[in-house]
Amino acid sequence: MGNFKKVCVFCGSNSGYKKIFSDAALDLGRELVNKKMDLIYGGGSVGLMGLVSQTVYDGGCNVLGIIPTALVPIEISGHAIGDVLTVSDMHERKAEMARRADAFIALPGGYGTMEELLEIISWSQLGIHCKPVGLLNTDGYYDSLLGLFDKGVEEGFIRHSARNIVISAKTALELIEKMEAYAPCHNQVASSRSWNVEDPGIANL
Ligand SMILES: C/C(=C\CNc1ncnc2c1ncn2[C@@H]1O[C@H](COP(=O)(O)O)[C@@H](O)[C@H]1O)CO
Repeated sequence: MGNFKKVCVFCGSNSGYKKIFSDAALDLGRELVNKKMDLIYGGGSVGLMGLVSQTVYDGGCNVLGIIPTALVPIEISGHAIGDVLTVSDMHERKAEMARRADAFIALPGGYGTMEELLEIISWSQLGIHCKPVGLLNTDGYYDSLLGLFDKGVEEGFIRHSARNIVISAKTALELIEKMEAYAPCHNQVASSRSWNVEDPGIANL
């Protein structure tokens, strides 16, 4: 059973139309503070990213934003909260996030969030990492995506055991507790391979 300290949060650069999404971001921030966890995120203060990062920062935990140079201008991403690591591009950002974090949580978001989530799931499936991946399914936002994953298993495209990589819950507290009970690497065929997120060779995958 894994305990984790540094959590990378993927979430919308917009806040969504419903208040429940902003509330979920604030709630996740508070739960991270309660558990004295540090935040790694996409940098900037726009959308749900700003709400989570400000809450964790105000709660006295460490916040690290990892942001590509192209997104640094304030008019694009707002003011960064906490420490900032500027990287050259999106690929370097995701490699840094994956290397530095002990666990990953996706809040509701758009293509950027979904892409970050899917990549970290597929890296887990490949045995590149074995860190918990959580999906905060606020207001059933991710019901269709979870249904698609089930369809992938049903149709023979996703291994049944790999379906368990994604841990989902409707509240932040429930999600973090489920993730803390996650047994790392129990579901991976590739864990004996030499790939890992410390290895720059990951870029060649
Ligand atoms: C173009 C817009 C905002 C750009 N600002 C961003 N600043 C920092 N990080 C970002 C930004 N946009 C996307 N990201 C990353 O992707 C995820 C959010 O993308 P989504 O499409 O909004 O879900 C987030 O986790 C960041 O890592 C105005 O929309």
